[in-house]
Amino acid sequence: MPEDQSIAIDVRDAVKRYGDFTALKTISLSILDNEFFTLLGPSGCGKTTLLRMIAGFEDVTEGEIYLYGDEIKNLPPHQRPVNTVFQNYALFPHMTVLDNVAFGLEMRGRSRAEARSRAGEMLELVQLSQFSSRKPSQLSGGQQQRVALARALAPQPKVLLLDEPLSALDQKLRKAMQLELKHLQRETGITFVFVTHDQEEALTMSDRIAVMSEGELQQLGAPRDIYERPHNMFVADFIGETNLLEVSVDNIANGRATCHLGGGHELTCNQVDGIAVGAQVHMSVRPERLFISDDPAEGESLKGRVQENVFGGTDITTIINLADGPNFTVRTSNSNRGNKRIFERGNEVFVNMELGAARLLVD
Ligand SMILES: Nc1ncnc2c1ncn2[C@@H]1O[C@H](COP(=O)(O)OP(=O)(O)OP(=O)(O)O)[C@@H](O)[C@H]1O
Repeated sequence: MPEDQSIAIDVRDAVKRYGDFTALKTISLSILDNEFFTLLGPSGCGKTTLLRMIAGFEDVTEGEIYLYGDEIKNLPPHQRPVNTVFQNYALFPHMTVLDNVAFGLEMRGRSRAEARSRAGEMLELVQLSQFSSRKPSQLSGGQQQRVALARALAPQPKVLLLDEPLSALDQKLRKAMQLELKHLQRETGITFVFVTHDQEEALTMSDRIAVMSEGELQQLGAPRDIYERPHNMFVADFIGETNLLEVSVDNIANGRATCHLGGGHELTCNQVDGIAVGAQVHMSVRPERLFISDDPAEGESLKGRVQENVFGGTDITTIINLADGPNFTVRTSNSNRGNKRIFERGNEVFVNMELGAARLLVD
């Protein structure tokens, strides 16, 4: 965490219970000022609950939440310097786009002229000025979502909470909006706390990601960190695609662990704390960190046979079966094809990886 960035939201040992059910189990995390921070996890892991606690729509059962240094337990939602964009953004159908954005400002006591002028600026920011006199039904889904964003940004919140705001959009629009949102966050400097269950979306947009599962924080870090150095099985499996294979640890030296896979295939993995010789654990290696060749390459090489090739447009996925051992999934980029040989089903090949590409995981 950079030291020169102040903390916008500090969640300290926060617990949330609904009757007997514990939705959040002692979560602690700090969100920095000006950060694009994402809460990522599968449905039901508690991310919306945490967002709603920050917004003030839910009580904190135990622990505290601080907003810019102030404990906010007794602060009602409308007095918190935050605003929320929900999945169902519910614009007022009978109002123009401009009035939709200005309405909240008037409710907050701004004069009509002032509210409309500010609303105009916000529509410019989300590039919708030319549609300001239209009704929401005359806009596309993505444009409506941008109006909702302009409306949420208009009162200049210090923090914008976004609860799966793109999930109603189709894939192409969603991708375009991801880039727009990121751009908007940079331009405004407002702290964004974004909730999603879509790992690709989280990797694309976030400065840092908190990966959650069953009410617990699994890992917090920059996208690259989480992708390249998952701490445990859950994170390795949830973020991106990976080869997750059972191994036995035979030897540990100099930060590396010599392991064997089913069928006796030997492999060197990165050591991690808490794993000892003799342990049966899982290792993870990303499909794009592997490559296939006729002969063993430098680093790690395992002999196998091509079982399947799947063409996926930008890349080719190949399943390699090790003799008496597990399968590996290998991803080969479809770029610069001239230099690459495509191995056919049944070919005897080697699966290769650089030393350090395979990581042991704490289960
Ligand atoms: N008012 C409530 N009463 C009881 N249980 C609740 C209540 N609100 C949420 N829960 C439970 O708390 C857990 C976390 O819910 P939450 O909405 O935070 O999950 P989520 O990670 O945002 O999931 P999704 O992606 O599906 O929205 C779920 O098991 C949910 O059923």
